[in-house]
Amino acid sequence: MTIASIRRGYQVIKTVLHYGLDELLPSKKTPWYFSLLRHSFFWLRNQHKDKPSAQRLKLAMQELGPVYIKLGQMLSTRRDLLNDEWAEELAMLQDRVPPFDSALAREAIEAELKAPIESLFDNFDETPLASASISQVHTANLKENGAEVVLKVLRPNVEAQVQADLQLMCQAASFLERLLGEGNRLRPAEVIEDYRTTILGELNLNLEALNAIKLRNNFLDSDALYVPYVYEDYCYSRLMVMERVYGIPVSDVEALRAQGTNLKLLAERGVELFFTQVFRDNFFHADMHPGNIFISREHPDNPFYIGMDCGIMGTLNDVDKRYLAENFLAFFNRDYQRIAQLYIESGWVSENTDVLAFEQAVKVVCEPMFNKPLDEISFGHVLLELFRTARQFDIVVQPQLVLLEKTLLYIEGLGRQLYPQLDLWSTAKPFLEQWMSEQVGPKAIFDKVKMKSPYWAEKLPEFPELIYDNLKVGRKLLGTQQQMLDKYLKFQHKAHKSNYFLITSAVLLICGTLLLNQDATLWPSYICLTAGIVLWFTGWRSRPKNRKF
Ligand SMILES: Nc1ncnc2c1ncn2[C@@H]1O[C@H](COP(=O)(O)OP(=O)(O)OP(=O)(O)O)[C@@H](O)[C@H]1O
Repeated sequence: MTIASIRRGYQVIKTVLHYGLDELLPSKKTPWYFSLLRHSFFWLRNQHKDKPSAQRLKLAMQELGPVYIKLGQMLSTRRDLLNDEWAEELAMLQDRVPPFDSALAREAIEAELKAPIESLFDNFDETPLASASISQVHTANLKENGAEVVLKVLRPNVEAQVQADLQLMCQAASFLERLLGEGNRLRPAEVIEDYRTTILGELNLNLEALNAIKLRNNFLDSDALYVPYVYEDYCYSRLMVMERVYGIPVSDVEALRAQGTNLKLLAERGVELFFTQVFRDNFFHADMHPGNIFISREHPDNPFYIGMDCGIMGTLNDVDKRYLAENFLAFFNRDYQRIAQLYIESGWVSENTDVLAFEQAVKVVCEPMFNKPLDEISFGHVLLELFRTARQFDIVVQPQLVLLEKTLLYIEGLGRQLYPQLDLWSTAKPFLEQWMSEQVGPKAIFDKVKMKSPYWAEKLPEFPELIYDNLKVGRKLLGTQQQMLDKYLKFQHKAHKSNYFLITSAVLLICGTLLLNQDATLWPSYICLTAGIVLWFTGWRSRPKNRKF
């Protein structure tokens, strides 16, 4: 443990006690040193008694800085773990972070470029355009073509701060896990591991640049999404340069209304975008929050989204995708048995699950949704409730599905904020049905054969040789098997012969002994005993010795 992490640990403990968060732990189970710690800082303890616990947690996270703010934001999407009050409070966490010194930004940018900013850019603005938890954004013009660009640079020392915070979080999580015991719904170690992957991904701007390029290419011809152009030659692990875009923040519905944006079309395009990213491209933006989505200013009657910050992207494997699509379709056909089967077939819940009990639980979750008008049914909540139910049946938590559920909830919330009457089902159903028919219909088989054909064409010339080799091996194998069979038959034959002699000898010996005890003449008994002994020797000598075939 470094001095920095000890200092940070002290700061965290101070904040936890200051906001009275220690009271949330089960007091009976806490070890003695924890009580000692509580009492040593008694003057600090819970100065915010009057506030509800969810609010106190939010304030503590806000005070602890960007890494905790981001953790809080992520937790707010885990409604399978937190109750609604806590989730809603944490969702209000904003990472409005004061900008860092622009001299430091300049230093960091030049260290990555290995050249002075002025040699590559004009009009570099020392005042940042935006300052977020992980990075700061400055505007400039590219010298080579005059294009307006933004330079996104990581905060100085952010990697070390994140690592120190993560280390502490991991230790606290395993402590909590032990304290709360097995079977607790809140699984701190799992949550922190999930968060760790997310935040470490955001610390590499090279990765973000690659994600942005891929997403841009996927939507090059789209009228629904625009992703700014990335200047790959100017991207490094701590610096990313991309086209500057102008738009209205998606949360500013008033401004969108004022310019006459077609909000119905915009909301429908949001849903369409989600399904296209998940099912067509298998690559979806998983860090959807208002700061990352803007709406075009031009052509308000034909609006499109502008997507930024591709630090966190999600993918699903083909199996998950297929089961997910079938899940949605089964839900809208009210086929609860199919939903339960799908969860088991996909391996999301254990094979040993009681299908009938699970089906009943699924029905309890889904049926009330149908009492609502179709435009109020939330896909995200259905998925969320299904995962919550599956938890009671020991669901294997799939991080990629949690990301998807979070994104879907966001997209729906956004869609309904833009256009409250949005009917998600009629927007999504044709898309899902077409996708399913492409996956399982004759066209899908034809496409798969077509996809494999270059591989088969390449292997075709090797076929005669492969067939010849296989026949040769087969003949050898058959020969070996025949030999083994012969040996086995010989063994069986010998064993039968020996058993026959031994059993007959036993009968003769028993008869000889019985006759010996009779008062009659002795010679028949002698004959039986002698024959018995001779046969016993013969049987013993003829027994098979080698059991290996
Ligand atoms: N290409 C761009 N054109 C115009 N503004 C941009 C561009 N890229 C980023 N910004 C501005 O900078 C802000 C922060 O950018 P970004 O979200 O990429 O940073 P971040 O550190 O990853 O933030 P966070 O992860 O906390 O959302 C955006 O909300 C937007 O206002």
